[in-house]
Amino acid sequence: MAKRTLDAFFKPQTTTPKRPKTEPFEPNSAIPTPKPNNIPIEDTKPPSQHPSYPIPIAQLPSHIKVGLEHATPATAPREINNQPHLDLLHFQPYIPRPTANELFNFLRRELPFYRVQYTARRGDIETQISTPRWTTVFGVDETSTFIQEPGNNPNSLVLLETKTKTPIPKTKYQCTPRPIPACLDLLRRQVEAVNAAANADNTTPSYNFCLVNYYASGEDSIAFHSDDERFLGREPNIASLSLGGERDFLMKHKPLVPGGITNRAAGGCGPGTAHAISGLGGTSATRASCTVSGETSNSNTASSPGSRPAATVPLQQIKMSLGSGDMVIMRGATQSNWLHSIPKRKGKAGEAMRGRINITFRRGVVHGATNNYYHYNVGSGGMYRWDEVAREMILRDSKQ
Ligand SMILES: O=C(O)CCC(=O)C(=O)O
Ligand SMILES: [Fe+2]
Repeated sequence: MAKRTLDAFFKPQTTTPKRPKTEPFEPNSAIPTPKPNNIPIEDTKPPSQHPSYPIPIAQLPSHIKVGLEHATPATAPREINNQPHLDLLHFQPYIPRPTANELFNFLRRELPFYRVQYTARRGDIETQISTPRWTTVFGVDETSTFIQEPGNNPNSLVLLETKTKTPIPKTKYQCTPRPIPACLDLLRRQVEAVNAAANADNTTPSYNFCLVNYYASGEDSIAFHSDDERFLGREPNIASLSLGGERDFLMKHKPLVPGGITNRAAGGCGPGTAHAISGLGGTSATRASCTVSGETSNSNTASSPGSRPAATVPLQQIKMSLGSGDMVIMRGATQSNWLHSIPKRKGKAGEAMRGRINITFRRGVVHGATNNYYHYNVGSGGMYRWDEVAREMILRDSKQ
């Protein structure tokens, strides 16, 4: 992609977002009623509600919305494609830091979170796994669509078969899919738009899932894995946004076998090359199976010294420090060839203790995506919410 094209689109923002003037009161309210705690009237929009939600989910306060609408992308992205099969865009930041920090506080306070436990089976052996972070998910794969019922109420969404526009059979999903709430849907649409502008081939990704991780401290983590499940289709485009405390994001190439990547391959990482090599990495670790392999490093990822041919490109592990508002878009052959992780961070003080939210936008193409994402990110345990006084997640409902 020509650098000029990117720069032209992502020219630096010169305006700083301002709090909007208070909107007029509703025409039929002759005497404005005072709002508790001086909440501006525009912040009192009704929350997103849906029978699948355990709680109503607040709308973005207008100052955060204005910040997102007027100041993103805050910087032009840096392309990182200097290693085989690697195709990243790094916005540093995508959301200006003050707005990103407010968005972090808002989402931590308003979203339902889960600490999912599940059973993993390897042959005859069953292991109980505790996901080492808080998670939640919204969205549905492309075979189903949330459609607004007649009457224009944005909260009256029904789930229909995408093709036939008929109600989905009761047995289609083992979970109850949740529509992406307005506060995350604005982000989704914006990220799609910047992404389209950055794609040399003018393709517009359209995301139908929003996964959220909350890392409460340096003890919370995600092990090396790749998001290359078949239910995401070929060469998935995944946008990953960081909010709150800074954390390291590590990437390493999947293991190579003799005859793997050569300098020639590195010079032309077209789909053919990528496809040929991706098969050599063995089974990729999914969000579930990576957990089984230890949540710190993945046993199938250590490349033995003898496994590389003499003329290989040196494959370096990548370490990026992701701060509040940063966004990394992983594209092309990245997922089928590279693993990524957020390692634990030692020490009881510092950035990790601020907590960090990660939001990924993805597109699921078959119904297995929906079952998988809800199983591992909502599960069947209790629902927790952030408590501002206790400064921790508190169990609010022992069911989802
Ligand atoms: O927290 C992050 O930056 C990474 C999250 C991630 O890799 C995932 O949810 O699949
Ligand atoms: Fe991931």
